[in-house]
Amino acid sequence: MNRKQLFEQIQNKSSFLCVGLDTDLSKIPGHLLKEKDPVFEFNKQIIDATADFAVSYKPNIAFYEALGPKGWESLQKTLEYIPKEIFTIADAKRGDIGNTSSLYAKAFFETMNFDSITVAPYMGVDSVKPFLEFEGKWVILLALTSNEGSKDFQLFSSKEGKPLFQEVLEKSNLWGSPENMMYVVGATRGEKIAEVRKIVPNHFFLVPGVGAQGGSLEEVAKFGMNKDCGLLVNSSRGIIYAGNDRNFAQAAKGEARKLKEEMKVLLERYL
Ligand SMILES: O=c1ccn([C@@H]2O[C@H](COP(=O)(O)O)[C@@H](O)[C@H]2O)c(=O)[nH]1
Repeated sequence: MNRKQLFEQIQNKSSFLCVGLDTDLSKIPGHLLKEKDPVFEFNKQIIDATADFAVSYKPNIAFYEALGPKGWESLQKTLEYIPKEIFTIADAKRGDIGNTSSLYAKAFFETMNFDSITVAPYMGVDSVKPFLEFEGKWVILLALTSNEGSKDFQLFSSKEGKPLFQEVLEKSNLWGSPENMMYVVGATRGEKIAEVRKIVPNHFFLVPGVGAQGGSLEEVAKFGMNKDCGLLVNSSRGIIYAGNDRNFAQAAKGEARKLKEEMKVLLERYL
């Protein structure tokens, strides 16, 4: 999917919501556990309930890898079930020496048909470039993450006073373009989002951290929105575990709709 198609979908749905499919067998409603593939059954009902409000789905690969071959099968079925016009993100945080990155890219872009993958920048240009060689696919590079530990390295300033996240943005935005690269910027980082936006005015941001992690959607839009919206805001637990009985999908729908309504107002205000 290209940038124009993504923006069209945001406009059509008045939403920049990404639903995180962090599906955990210990958290899904008990009645699903007797299904042949409980993870897929859960995801299927979540997708049916939220697809009108979401422009993107983000399965976090850890939740599937942890289940071995059955988990990979549930992931593949989930990916195939997501409506074609909706942007898919493999939240896998990969990145290795070049020839290994090429195979990670092949795994997620060819063997599976994800639109994008999250990649860690720590190993530098040759670990990221192989992902950028796939036409129509996207790298989503970790820039300023939502977790407490992001202070350890990302906010750490060199002697020249420049924090590492700034170095990452300034260097990496020359590796790709706003047509094939996005950045992960945590919703919990408030005004720092404005600093990131100044360095990369045209790139899309994948923004995790609203909902369960307490980030503010309002601040994300105020500091991060650009002329093409430029935001995909993710919520995982806040949506998919909104309920845990037989009505879980209805509860998820309610939460997704609530976020979408807030996004509609923010789009009207800032776009
Ligand atoms: O900086 C980051 C990068 C990735 N994540 C991932 O996003 C979701 C957030 O889940 P919630 O339940 O909405 O908190 C999860 O898959 C994380 O691994 C992140 O939170 N922060």
